[in-house]
Amino acid sequence: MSRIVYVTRTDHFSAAHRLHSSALSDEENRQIFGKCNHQNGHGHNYKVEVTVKGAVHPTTGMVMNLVDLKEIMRESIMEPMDHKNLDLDVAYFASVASTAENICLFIWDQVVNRLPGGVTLYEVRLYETEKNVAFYRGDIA
Ligand SMILES: Nc1nc2c(c(=O)[nH]1)N=C([C@H](O)[C@H](O)COP(=O)(O)OP(=O)(O)OP(=O)(O)O)CN2
Ligand SMILES: [Zn+2]
Repeated sequence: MSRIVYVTRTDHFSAAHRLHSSALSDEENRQIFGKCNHQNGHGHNYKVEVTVKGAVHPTTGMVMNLVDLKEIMRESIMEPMDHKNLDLDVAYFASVASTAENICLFIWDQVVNRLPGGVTLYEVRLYETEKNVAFYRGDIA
């Protein structure tokens, strides 16, 4: 039996977006998303925390090398999203609203298959503002 330890890597990225759903009329979009539906969009300085879990390797003392997690996050998060317009530059958001919830799901899908064997993705936590935070732990209703 091995004890399971959780490790988290944090990073930041800046991106523009507009909360808008093509399934709604312009008026419905305005009513639901308010100022966040402004046609010219707005930006956020996002903070993202990726937490993985696993047994501590007896030789390295690591669950995984956080330098490797840093590279996975660079490829999965920074490269596609930093200094981009999420709705225009990230294909995933062409069909879903770029809410904090959906950004969490996008990041989860980007990271989950990049982890080494024996390491499990536990949580993606996204701070859209200091007050608005979403996190996902793989739950399926
Ligand atoms: N469930 C969600 N609701 C909202 C989201 C979201 O991603 N998921 N996003 C937004 C806006 O994009 C953005 O977060 C602005 O929200 P707002 O609360 O106005 O921003 P602040 O926290 O900075 O505003 P305060 O006045 O400081 O509260 C909106 N809703
Ligand atoms: Zn926003």
